[in-house]
Amino acid sequence: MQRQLGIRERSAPMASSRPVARFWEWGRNIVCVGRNYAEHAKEMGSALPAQPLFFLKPSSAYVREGSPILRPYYCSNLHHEVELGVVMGKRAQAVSQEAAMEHVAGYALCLDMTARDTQEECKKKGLPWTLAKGFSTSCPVSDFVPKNRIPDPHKLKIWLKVNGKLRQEGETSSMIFSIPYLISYISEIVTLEEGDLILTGSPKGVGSLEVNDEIEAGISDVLSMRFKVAQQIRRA
Ligand SMILES: O=C(O)/C=C/C(=O)CC(=O)C(=O)O
Ligand SMILES: [Mg+2]
Repeated sequence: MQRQLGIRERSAPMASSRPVARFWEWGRNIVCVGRNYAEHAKEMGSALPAQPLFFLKPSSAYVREGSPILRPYYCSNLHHEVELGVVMGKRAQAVSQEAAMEHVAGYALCLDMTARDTQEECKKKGLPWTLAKGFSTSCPVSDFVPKNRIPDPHKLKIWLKVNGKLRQEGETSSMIFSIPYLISYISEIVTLEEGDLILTGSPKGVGSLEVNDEIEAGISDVLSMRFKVAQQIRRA
């Protein structure tokens, strides 16, 4: 009879043959950090976190260029949040800050699409943010950028335009909690697997989107991506 395995003993997965460059196709976890830029916390009227605040999106939240971002039927204030994504290259369970970057495969540009009116309601009622942050298409994602193309992820400029007008421009050096700190902190609570994605939080300038708006977002000197907003049609 097979004996029961403890959590630590289960942490030696078979080597994956899947290319991490297509992580969004794997059905991997999406971990989102919130209030990681002081000016964004301020514009939301929120206190600065003493420790990272994080929440999850389902893997069905991924959407790629060529497909629209859908405004949920229950939302009348859809917001953009441009964020640097960190793609895990190997399992991380309670890793130290010093070892954290060895677990990173690369980066991606992500949008943490937010039904802001729903989030306000959830905050008032003390409810989880799933309806506000986890709906289908709430995680537009760029191509994968291998780690060797970005020597220092804390020296990047990320930006977002709506219909050609600049809305967000942030320096990743302004994050409250660094990437090694986030990986170390999160991995002690949620084991991170190969292909998992961490959204590192939004800089200031989040704002409303209308149906048919065109979003363009980028990491300066690295990549850019475009998405269009459409309305979710309620079928049920
Ligand atoms: O503080 C709030 O009301 C809202 C915060 C967020 O939506 C958190 C994020 O997703 C973020 O900071 O990126
Ligand atoms: Mg966010």
